[in-house]
Amino acid sequence: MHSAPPLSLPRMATSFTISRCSASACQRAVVFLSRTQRCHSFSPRTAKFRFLKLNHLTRNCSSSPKAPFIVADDEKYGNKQVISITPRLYDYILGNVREPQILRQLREETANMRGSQMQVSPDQAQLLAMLVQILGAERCIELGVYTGYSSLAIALALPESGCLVACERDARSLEVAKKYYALAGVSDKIIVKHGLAADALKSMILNGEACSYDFAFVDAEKKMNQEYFELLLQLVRVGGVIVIDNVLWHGKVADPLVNDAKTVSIRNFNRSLMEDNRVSISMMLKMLASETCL
Ligand SMILES: C[S@@+](CC[C@H](N)C(=O)[O-])C[C@H]1O[C@@H](n2cnc3c(N)ncnc32)[C@H](O)[C@@H]1O
Repeated sequence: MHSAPPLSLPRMATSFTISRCSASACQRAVVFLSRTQRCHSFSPRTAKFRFLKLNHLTRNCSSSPKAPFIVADDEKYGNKQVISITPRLYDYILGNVREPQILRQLREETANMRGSQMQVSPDQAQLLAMLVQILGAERCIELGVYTGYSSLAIALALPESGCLVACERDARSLEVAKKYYALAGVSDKIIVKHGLAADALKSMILNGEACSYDFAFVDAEKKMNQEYFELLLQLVRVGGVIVIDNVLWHGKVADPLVNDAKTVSIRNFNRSLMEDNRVSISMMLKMLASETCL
């Protein structure tokens, strides 16, 4: 048994913060949006707004990769303390994920492919699947399929009558995805749209599908997030959920010295969501062990 960490894990899962102290892990983040208003009537008065965040973080970094350590104290928000996720702790989290065999097989095949670090992690996929189940979602959208790990997790969580529109521009990775959809017996639930994600969303709107989706997962071109979001707001019903990946962009959004185009666009997008009273929002930290990240 490991000795007890100073803070419990759920606290990590419900707040967002950035730890740049851990040596061999990178931060991934998702933001959850919940549609709170009817299509075409965006009155600020009826919007609900919920956003949990930690500010004024006092860094207290340790160099030990072995144990969780406190990386921030926050006096302004009730003296909450934030722990780092070390490789050992992350390993523990992964050891508590119920990853279906078929997803594991796909992950292992993808591990040798270019871009495998882009794949969502098993714990993240499990969260997506659980959200789909909690929502009772029948109709879902994914932008950015790659080899299909997250889309397969979503499809497996859907009922037989459910459907997932999976949008991806890269034909080669789609071939792997389709192979696994077939192996998992979920091909009938997945409509693959090969091409640019924004074009697929626009054609779905033109096709009269507005307000007919329950859930969307956005993991494609980061600079397009604002446009994806506006299109998805038309497609996802009131009370539906939109999950957007990588909103912390490896922690770069919080570093004023980092101003490359992608970071700035994600930062601006996050800011605009914060001010957007058409949706309820919640930002959370996710981890992904990866050699290629910070
Ligand atoms: C981060 S990966 C997606 C990972 C996937 N969600 C998973 O768990 O395996 C991003 C994917 O988005 C695709 N992509 C990037 N820009 C796109 C666009 N404009 N339209 C459609 N797909 C795009 C890339 O080809 C890549 O496969």
